[in-house]
Amino acid sequence: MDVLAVPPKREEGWYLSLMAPNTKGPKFAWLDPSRLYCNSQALSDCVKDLLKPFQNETIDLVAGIDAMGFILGSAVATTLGKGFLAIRKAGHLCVETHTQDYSDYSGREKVMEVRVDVLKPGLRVLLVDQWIETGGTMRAAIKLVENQGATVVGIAAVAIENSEGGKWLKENYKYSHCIPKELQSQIDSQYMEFFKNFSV
Ligand SMILES: O=P(O)(O)OC[C@H]1O[C@H](OP(=O)(O)OP(=O)(O)O)[C@H](O)[C@@H]1O
Ligand SMILES: Nc1ncnc2[nH]cnc12
Repeated sequence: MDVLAVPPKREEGWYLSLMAPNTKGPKFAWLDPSRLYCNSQALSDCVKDLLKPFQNETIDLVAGIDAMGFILGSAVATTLGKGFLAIRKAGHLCVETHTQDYSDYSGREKVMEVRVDVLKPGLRVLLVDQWIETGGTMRAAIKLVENQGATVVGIAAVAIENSEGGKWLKENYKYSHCIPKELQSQIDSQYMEFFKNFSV
């Protein structure tokens, strides 16, 4: 599919087939959703889908996780008319931060951080990331928000895999993702049928 094309009828999750499969091997995530952000209709439909379950919620601030969560998170924030807070991989912020250790799908030990001067008790935060695989990254971000007394209204990502950590997040937080029910098993087996026909 032409990356900028918009189909005449936009079925649920139509834009997911714009995602590109991993061609570089096991050190990398198994697919790259970022290609769908190149299509403005796809990005806007994706953001709308992510916001649907939160229509009746009060959200004061959107927080996005470094790095790809910044793109989706800021699109969500702009659509909502709210501000955006960057939760960063450690080592970049030149201001005082709180830090949180975690590990993710790569199995590596990592640290993320957030500035200390924004989150406070009573603030209602929607957390956005590109993808949830083991859930380690999202769980660390939740801790950073909650440890400062702010409330996590919910979590949003293009996909939430039904890993142990993904299921835990879904059981404990309000959530949204973009995967139609009939495609969730492909997400969980980390192989999408459209990969067969994928061409650049
Ligand atoms: O559920 P988990 O197993 O913790 O993995 C999810 C995280 O991994 C990916 O980011 P990645 O660290 O690959 O970095 P990027 O956003 O900089 O591409 C993804 O966007 C999440 O942030
Ligand atoms: N972008 C991504 N695609 C697939 N699996 C992932 N795991 C973490 N990030 C991922």
